[in-house]
Amino acid sequence: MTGAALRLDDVACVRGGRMLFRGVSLSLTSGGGAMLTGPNGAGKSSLLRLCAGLLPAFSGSVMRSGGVALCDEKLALDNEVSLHKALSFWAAIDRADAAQVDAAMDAMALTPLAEVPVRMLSTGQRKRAMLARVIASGAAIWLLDEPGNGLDTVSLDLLGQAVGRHLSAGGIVVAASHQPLPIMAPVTIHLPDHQADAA
Ligand SMILES: Nc1ncnc2c1ncn2[C@@H]1O[C@H](COP(=O)(O)OP(=O)(O)OP(=O)(O)O)[C@@H](O)[C@H]1O
Repeated sequence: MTGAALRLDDVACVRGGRMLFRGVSLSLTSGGGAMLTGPNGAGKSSLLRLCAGLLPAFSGSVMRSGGVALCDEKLALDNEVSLHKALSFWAAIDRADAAQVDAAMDAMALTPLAEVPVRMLSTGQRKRAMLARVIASGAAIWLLDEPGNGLDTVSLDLLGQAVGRHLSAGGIVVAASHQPLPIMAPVTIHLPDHQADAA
């Protein structure tokens, strides 16, 4: 993953005709992590989508080097098949091999649930499955939207370990969260409440 990079230069974001934020800059290279904080509606998810290339910047520029995996509130796993099959489907699209799926399931303590249909997973198990999809993808840039939501203490620790390994391997992680996460992220971007700003 050497050579991974994510750079935002003076980025502004407008949604629904409203300026959510402006002047956001960020420069991450291999092994770099950032946390996004801010109140509900400040634009954390929007900033992650902008980093993923799913949302255009109103102004400024976004540059990525390396594959991107986004974990947001959408399950993005087939409810009707087993967890292992659902993760393998995405791994094939990401050109990841079976060993990467097995390792990702192991990282999120999902191996005992491999044959359980996705629809039967609990909230926290689903979140772990979504994180396993990101881990299995082999993408250099992880964009995690509230990755700790629904996770118990043990699973939060697994998340922290997975992020730590990814950074050590030269990956990049940007995580948005309201709660403290066991994640080493030297950079914090706090998005202000734009309604308070406007007042
Ligand atoms: N598709 C859309 N069209 C128009 N406005 C949108 C759209 N999606 C989100 N917004 C608005 O953009 C603002 C920022 O939303 P966003 O989800 O990025 O905030 P957030 O900081 O992640 O919030 P939360 O902490 O609640 O997850 C909100 O006011 C929201 O209503």
